[in-house]
Amino acid sequence: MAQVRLEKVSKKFEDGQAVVSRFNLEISNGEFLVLVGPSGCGKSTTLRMIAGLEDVSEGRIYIGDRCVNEIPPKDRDIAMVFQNYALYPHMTVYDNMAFGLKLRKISKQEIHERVNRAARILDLENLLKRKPKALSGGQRQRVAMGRAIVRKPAVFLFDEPLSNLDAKMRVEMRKEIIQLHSRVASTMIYVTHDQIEAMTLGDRICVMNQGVIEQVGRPRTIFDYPATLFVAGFIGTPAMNIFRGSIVSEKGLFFDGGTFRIPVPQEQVQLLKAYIGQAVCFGIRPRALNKLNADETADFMLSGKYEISEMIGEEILLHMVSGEHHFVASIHPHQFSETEPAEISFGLDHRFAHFFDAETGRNITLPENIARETLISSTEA
Ligand SMILES: Nc1ncnc2c1ncn2[C@@H]1O[C@H](COP(=O)(O)OP(=O)(O)OP(=O)(O)O)[C@@H](O)[C@H]1O
Repeated sequence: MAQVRLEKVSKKFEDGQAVVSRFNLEISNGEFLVLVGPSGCGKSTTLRMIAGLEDVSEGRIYIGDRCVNEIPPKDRDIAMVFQNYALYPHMTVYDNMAFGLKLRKISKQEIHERVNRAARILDLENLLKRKPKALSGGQRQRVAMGRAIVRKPAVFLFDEPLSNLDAKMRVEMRKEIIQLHSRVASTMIYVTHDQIEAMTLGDRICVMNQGVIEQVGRPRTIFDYPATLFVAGFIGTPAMNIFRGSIVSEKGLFFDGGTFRIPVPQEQVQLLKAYIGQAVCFGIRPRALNKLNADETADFMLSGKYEISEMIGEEILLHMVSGEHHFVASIHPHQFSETEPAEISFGLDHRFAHFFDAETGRNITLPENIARETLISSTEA
């Protein structure tokens, strides 16, 4: 078990372009932290620097109290699980798990105990004599995890370990990884571009974009209080609706979206006074739009032309247009009829309204305590 700390860590490859910039992050002992972000944002590079597979261009990485910048991967007390499993095809499951321990000259008895314990944890006991080609993708992934567990590392590093599995298997493996974390209680750092995987696995998630941290926090906090437009668009399916418009003052403060106007919620008025006459983006999640009957109105109301619907099981997504704005409302199937009128109105649950600075993308209405807790500036001096 160990804490991991990255202090102003940057990575530049030969072409000089920084792919990770002044990255500051502390991962507690026993914590499950997920690095999530779009392809190319630098999450694998960050993980590989922690593993020692890439040099650090600037800054320091600590595992426990030890700065590991100059320490080779094998001496960092870490184990890494890769996307492609990297199993030895000619060895049995048992030997695949035992191999690293044999190299470390660990006694036969100890190896036997460790491999059997890992096999019990991962439900591999009946497969120990098989070779990888006789295993399903999920079973191979479990062997790759078993190989990491037997090493009893202080820190587990996972690089998109589930991306080769089908959707059903991914859900099962997610459950197994959560159980694994609660059984071995080690520090785990997990890379994925899949925000659902991040939300379901992480004690905390670190949302990255273009080599910097956008926000770090508990999944629920990040979902409810995205610190930036980027996080608002990246976390949550369907994505948060974003409307570009301006703040106007007219017997109170309003957000003017061109085709609609809504009052600024009372608790946000002070924060938005500085933005009168300026461009802002208003954000609201599809589930915070409540479909109104034809004769109903609401103080916080948004109407639009109904385009198409998508039935996705528990909910129906209505795709709507209002002038140049496109938005999505998520409603319960029983609220939907095949003969919906061309124009539908929604009441907005203003408790879930966010306003973003249109220039910087910063959430203007982020509560102070949330900003303190979740904004780790990766560019601070
Ligand atoms: N050896 C290398 N030399 C030059 N550039 C590299 C090298 N490895 C990675 N990069 C670049 O660094 C950036 C970050 O790559 P990285 O693999 O860390 O992203 P990622 O967020 O993990 O993406 P993905 O989800 O696609 O794996 C990318 O633009 C990539 O092209």
